[in-house]
Amino acid sequence: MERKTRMILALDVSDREEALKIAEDVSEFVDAIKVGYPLVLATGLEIIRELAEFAPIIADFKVADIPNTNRLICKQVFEAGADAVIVQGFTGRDSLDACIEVASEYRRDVFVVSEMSHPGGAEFLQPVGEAIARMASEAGAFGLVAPATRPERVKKIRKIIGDKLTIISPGVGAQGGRASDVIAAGADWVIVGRSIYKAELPKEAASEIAAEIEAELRG
Ligand SMILES: O=C1C[C@H](C(=O)O)N([C@@H]2O[C@H](COP(=O)(O)O)[C@@H](O)[C@H]2O)C(=O)N1
Repeated sequence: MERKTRMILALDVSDREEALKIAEDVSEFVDAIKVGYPLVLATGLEIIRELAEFAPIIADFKVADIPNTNRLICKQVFEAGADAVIVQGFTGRDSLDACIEVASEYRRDVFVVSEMSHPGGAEFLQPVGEAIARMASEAGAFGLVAPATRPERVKKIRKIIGDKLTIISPGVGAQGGRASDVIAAGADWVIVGRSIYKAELPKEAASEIAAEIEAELRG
């Protein structure tokens, strides 16, 4: 994933035409598009290949099963054309290793959720977030998902993993996080969904957030 705008669009719409239109409109402002269950369950896996015309695709399926099932899921994800997959880390090292093994066969990437951005993310995941980050680093993951709603946590996790892993951070806008804050805290990319795809003018909304990130990076 090339670091240009440092923004990833979370395209959580459930209509194929709407998804393709938004992706086309905002493609100049995003470095990747994150596609999850809302869109795939509504339209089918082929939407991944259609959207790949506009940007690299991160398949957000929060893969969280036993090693063999994780292997089977990741194979389907990469066969569908995704450039990366998001997996949960709480299922442990063997389950994560299975995802990374398949990803390396396809020369694709794995992002591991260290902790989540919503209020419930502080209940069970945050207490083990740092351990998951360490495990992901040791296992050879490409990156981590860490909460833009808690930039202080991103800073702490960045300290643990150094520059070895990429950090992508959801929770900007609709969940209360600020793109500039979490980039300043050490995130490489921000993930933005509703603030873009629910905007009256998604392209303008994406442009504004990209400008905020650029200003932060310029310092
Ligand atoms: O901790 C996490 C993990 C997960 C992820 O990115 O893996 N996400 C996803 O990021 C996007 C935020 O959307 P919006 O809130 O901008 O509309 C949605 O697709 C969420 O499913 C989080 O929001 N927090």
